[in-house]
Amino acid sequence: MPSKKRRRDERPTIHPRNKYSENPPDFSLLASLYPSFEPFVYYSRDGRHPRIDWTDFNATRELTRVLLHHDHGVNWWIPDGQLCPTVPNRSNYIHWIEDLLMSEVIEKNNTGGDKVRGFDIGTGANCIYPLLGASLLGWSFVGSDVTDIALEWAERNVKSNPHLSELIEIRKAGNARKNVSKEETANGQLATETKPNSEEIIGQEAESLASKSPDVIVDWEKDHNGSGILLGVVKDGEKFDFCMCNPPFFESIEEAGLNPKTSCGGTPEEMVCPGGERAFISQMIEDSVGLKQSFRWYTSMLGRKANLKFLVSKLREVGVSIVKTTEFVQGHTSRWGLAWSFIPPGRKIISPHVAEKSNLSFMLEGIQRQISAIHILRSVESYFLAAGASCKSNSSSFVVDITASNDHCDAIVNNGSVDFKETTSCQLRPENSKGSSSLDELCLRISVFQQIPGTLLVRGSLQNRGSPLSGSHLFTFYLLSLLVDISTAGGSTEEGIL
Ligand SMILES: C[S@@+](CC[C@H](N)C(=O)[O-])C[C@H]1O[C@@H](n2cnc3c(N)ncnc32)[C@H](O)[C@@H]1O
Repeated sequence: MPSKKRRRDERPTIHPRNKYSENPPDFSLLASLYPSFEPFVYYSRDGRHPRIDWTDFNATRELTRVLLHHDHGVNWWIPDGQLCPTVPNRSNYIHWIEDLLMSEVIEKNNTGGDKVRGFDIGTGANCIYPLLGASLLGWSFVGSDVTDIALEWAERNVKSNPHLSELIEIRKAGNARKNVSKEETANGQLATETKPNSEEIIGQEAESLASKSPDVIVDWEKDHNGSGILLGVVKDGEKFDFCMCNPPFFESIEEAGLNPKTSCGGTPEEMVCPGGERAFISQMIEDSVGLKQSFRWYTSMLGRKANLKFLVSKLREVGVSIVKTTEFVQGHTSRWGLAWSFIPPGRKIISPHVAEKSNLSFMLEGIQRQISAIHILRSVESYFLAAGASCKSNSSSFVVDITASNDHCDAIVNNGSVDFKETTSCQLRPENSKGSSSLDELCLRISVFQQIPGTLLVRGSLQNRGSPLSGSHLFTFYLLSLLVDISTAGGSTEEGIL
């Protein structure tokens, strides 16, 4: 029992700066302030717990409307059936981007001044990210989309908020799709003005998704011939601090399925694309290679953790300088965030004066709670053993002693998965050339200390005291990169510097 509890407590939670982290929406209060919301609120038998029916699209949409109005001063609406965002959940992504922008891991300010400029890929009819980012943090946005209905309603939502409209531009991406015809929508969700009860809605949604799939796929393919997701949409010379994206997660209508516990709407155009989020984000990555430093951070949300690993290796292949990942948790829903950049790291991971000593320490932060010191120790040990070095570990003191010849060091250096050219800006590259160690044998002690769950301190101490350090600089630098690499490759690092 206790272990179960621990695991639950250790799950990532709502972002601490999220308005709703301490104070979840108060349905009772909102019902008293907004008569239009009142009919959707019902109470438990003891009358103490106000609830809404999450399977009723009208209820979830009205909740979003009143939350945006009450807590953010935003006027908002979407037509029936369009994807209805949950405000606390979408706020988490905004705050994660805020964290990325504040972090010193890459240089500050792409666009100049203190003003932050973002790009929301697939802003949807709901235009939620630009509206939240502008109202919460004063950011300006370009929001793109491909469907007429999304473009029309995103514009409407912007115009309904004159205090924010200067900050948000809606832009057509690719070849905007035709609107789905009236016949097509007769039994479906799009443009349906009146709606029966929630069970029928769910049934209809399944039907309408299924009946529209071939068209959607053909349209999507048309959109993507000749025009990228960012390429061709971002104008020449434009600079942004970040892009964000809640992509169509699903590969097929069947996979989209339906969540019987909620009804947040969502048309096939919003939810599905060939290849699903993996293909969509792969295309974003390809576009980012063309646009490189036009954005400080490229980011996307993912619905499936399994896709993270594939996309992180794709990012490595294209030579990004940094990858970060995170988990967004809201209630029972988990989503993942992936961020990358082509800007060289601005922060020194290790200061030069430390590199001159025989000790090197660094923190592995933000790793999954279940990854412990012993996991990292074993990864290090097996890595060095694979290179032919000899290792002696002591798992009670979390130490491994490594003895490696110059040949072993060279083997590790040559097999290192870190691109030297890309990482020179870390200022860790020693003066001497690759692999030229002046030591016959390198004796290194690696110690791993658990700080708090999710943070490990790794220390490498050179045991050949008094020996020239040039080769070991190189070696320890590689060790540093490899350690992070090892954890990331195992899918275990939530955040990492490649
Ligand atoms: C899951 S919805 C996200 C809507 C909104 N951002 C949200 O979080 O609720 C995905 C959106 O991406 C749009 N989309 C699909 N392909 C696109 C492309 N190539 N460029 C821009 N938007 C696209 C869809 O029309 C849809 O509105």
